Amino acid sequence: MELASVLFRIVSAILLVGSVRVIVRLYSLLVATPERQRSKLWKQGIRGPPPSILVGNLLQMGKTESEDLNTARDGKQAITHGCCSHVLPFLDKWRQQYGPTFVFSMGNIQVLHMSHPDAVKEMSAYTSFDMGRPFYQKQGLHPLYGEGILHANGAVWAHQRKVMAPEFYMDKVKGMMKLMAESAVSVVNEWNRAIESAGGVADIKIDDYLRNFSGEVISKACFGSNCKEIISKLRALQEIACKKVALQGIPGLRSIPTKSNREMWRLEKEIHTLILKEVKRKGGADSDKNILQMIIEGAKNSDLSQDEIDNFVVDNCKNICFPAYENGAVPAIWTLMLLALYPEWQDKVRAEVHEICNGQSPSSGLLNKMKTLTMVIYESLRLYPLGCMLTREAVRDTKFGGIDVPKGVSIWVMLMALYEDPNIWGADVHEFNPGRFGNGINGACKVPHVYVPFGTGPRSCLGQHFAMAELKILLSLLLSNFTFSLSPNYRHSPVMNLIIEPEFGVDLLVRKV
Ligand code: HEM
Repeated sequence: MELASVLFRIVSAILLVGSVRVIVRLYSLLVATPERQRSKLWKQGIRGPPPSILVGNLLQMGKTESEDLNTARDGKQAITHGCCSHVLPFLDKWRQQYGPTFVFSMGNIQVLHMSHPDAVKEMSAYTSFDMGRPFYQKQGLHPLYGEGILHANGAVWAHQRKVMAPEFYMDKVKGMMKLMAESAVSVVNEWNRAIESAGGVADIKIDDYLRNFSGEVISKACFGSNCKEIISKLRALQEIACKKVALQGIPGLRSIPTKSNREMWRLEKEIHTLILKEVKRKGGADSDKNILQMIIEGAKNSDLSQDEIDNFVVDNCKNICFPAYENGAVPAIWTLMLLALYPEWQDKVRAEVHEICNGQSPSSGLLNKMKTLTMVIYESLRLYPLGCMLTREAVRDTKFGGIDVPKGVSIWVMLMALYEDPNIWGADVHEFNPGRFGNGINGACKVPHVYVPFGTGPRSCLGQHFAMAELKILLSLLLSNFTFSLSPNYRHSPVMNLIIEPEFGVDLLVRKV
């Protein structure tokens, strides 16, 4: 009896200490740390919308977002190109209220928003590991990206970058152009068939065709063959994961077995198995060196266990395949929408492609000569930027933009706001005018260093040569075969799904040239 009572007391004491620890930890996570971070910024004169306890400004963010989207869903929205006020309206509102630098909260995450040109300059020169990718993004998108290059930080990131960067140098990309052209020809053939069966004019929702194209290209470049299942599961995972990123400031949410979390975990497991199958099947073959083999070699040359090697390979394949799939297709989708809307620019690019290629398949030398196409792509990436902001987190206390940024605070440098600033681009800032890039980026605006479609500094886009070659090959082949105009089915509604995408896709009327 006495023993039982002693045991009871011990267990009660342990439970009490455990509960106190949990409470102290939760208090620090949810209240004390965010308060301390905010007060350090407030002392430096940085203001922002007042946060509510636990949720911060999440409710305001959700409210302004859905109000704005409803207007688009009614089909009343005309085609205007100012994305800023449409995709992130709450930031637009706060910018007007507090200026270019302010702080807001997503749950327990404090975000320092900056939208002045110097912040971009400073980002390009910032090489210390004291800033890295935000932890909340890594958490929210963990099933999609794991510990791969996109969200890794410090020495782990540096090793991954060193392994993979050489695969995307221009001389390697040149070797991939043939497979890019072959996949683009498949799209041309499919659209030719659609036009014939529609009797001369096909009304095509172009999104899936272009995603299949970019998926096929990266799949062949990475695995040596078209692994459609991996790509389609990554897409399904993205659709669930991107809805959850902003909620990462509410601790514990990602571990609750909700329907969507279970679906994410299932997809993550399946993708893991499929990639490891490819590793077994082709990764060992020396004959055709592909990106996968470089990643495997990089993993083996480091001090990792077999499980860690598997994770390194799987995560980094996902980190290459997913951006290449999404980022390869979405700029092409927006560019074709714009060319359909502005036939005079469509004619100019087509004439240039005819003159330069003269029936030949586009090679790297020919692509370099396509100046008008480059101008059109740049203008399209200005109006519909993939990377609408550069995001970082202070891994340690650091100084950025003249501000002492406490450890744990996220920094958003809002490129999109800078791309829509009339003081930088002139009064026609919201118009599609590729001519502004006639003398390159340096001649396009008053502060050219703000235009960084592929990011800037050590963490700039790994695949930028790959992306530009792929875009130019696809667009030049499509334009030399077809003419485009907007379908009456098209509804203009850019939305933020990690990157800015057309909510209802892009419908074009396509005819043979
Ligand atoms: C037009 C298409 C593309 C655009 C506009 C674009 C843009 C960007 C931007 C803005 C960043 C973040 C830079 C920063 O934070 O400073 C980025 C990072 C990255 N991109 Fe791209 N991207 C494109 C295509 C691609 C493709 C095709 C691939 C893969 C083949 C790729 C792979 C990556 C990777 C791995 C990173 C992370 C680099 C790191 O953290 O070290 N991107 N990209």
